[in-house]
Amino acid sequence: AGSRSVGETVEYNIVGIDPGSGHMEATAKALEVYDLKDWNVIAGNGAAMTAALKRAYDKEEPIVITGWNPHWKFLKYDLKFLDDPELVYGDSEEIHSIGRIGLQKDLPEAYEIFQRFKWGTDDMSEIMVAIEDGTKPEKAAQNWVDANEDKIAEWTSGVNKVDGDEIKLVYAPWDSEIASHNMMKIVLEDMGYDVTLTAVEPGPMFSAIADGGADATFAAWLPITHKTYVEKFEGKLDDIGVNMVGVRQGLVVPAYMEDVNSIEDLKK
Ligand SMILES: C[SH](C)CC(=O)O
Repeated sequence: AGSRSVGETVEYNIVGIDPGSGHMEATAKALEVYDLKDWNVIAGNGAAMTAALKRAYDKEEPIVITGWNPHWKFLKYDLKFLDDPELVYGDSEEIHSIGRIGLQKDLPEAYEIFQRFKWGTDDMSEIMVAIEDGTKPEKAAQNWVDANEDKIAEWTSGVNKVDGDEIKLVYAPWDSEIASHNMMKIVLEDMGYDVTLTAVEPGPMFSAIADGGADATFAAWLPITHKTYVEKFEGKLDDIGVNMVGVRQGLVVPAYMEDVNSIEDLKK
C-alpha cells in the first residue's frame, strides 16, 4: 500500500487547547480556509496539549498542535510553525495590557506602571522554563524579579508606593500568562498593593474587566488571537498598551516531520 497521508498519520487530529481560546477560533477558521474538511481540533488545555506532544516526540511520531511562542516547548523540543500563506493566524503579534474603564482614575500608580510595563520573550521564557522544570510559579517569578530590578525600575521609578490598595488581576492559565501574572503580582505587592490573582477561562478574562469585576490583565494577544473578545467588549475595555512584541501563534509540528512545512501540506 502507498504511504499514508499526513492526516492518516495523526488520525486527522490537531491537538488544541482550551475551547474559548483564540487558538481554537483561529484553528477552526484555518480548517475552513485551507479546506481541511476531514480534520478536527481536539479541545483540551495547555497541559494536555504538551503531554500529547511529549508522548509523540519521545517516540518520534507525527503530531500537529496549536502552538504559540514564547513557550517553553520551543526550548525543549525541535519544533516549527507551519507556514500560513493565508495569514489565518496573522504573523507577528503583540501582547497588550488591558484595564477596566476608570482604572487610571482609581489606581493611578498601578496604571502608570502598566503603561510602562514592557518585557521581552526571553524574560517571559526564563520564568516559564523554570516553572516547567518544577519551580513553583511564585518562586520562579520572585527569582526573575530579584534578578531584574533594573528592568522593573523602568516601570516603577518615580511612582509613589501605595498603602494596601486592592487590585484584581485576571488571566487565562496559559504557561506564558502564568509567568507574566505571577511576576506582575510581585511587582505590584512591592509597590504596596494587595493583589488578587485569579485564573479564569479566556472569555471571563475579558468580561470580568468589561463589567468592572476585575481591574486588569496582561494577556490580550492582538491583533488576531483575541480580536473577537476585544471587539465584543468594544468601549468597555481600556487598552493600556503593549507589554510584549514578537509573539506568534499557529499550527506547530516537530521538525522531524520534514515533509510538512505549510498548513497546505496537511492535505498531502
Ligand atoms: C497564549 S494562547 C496564543 C492564547 C489563546 O490562544 O487565546
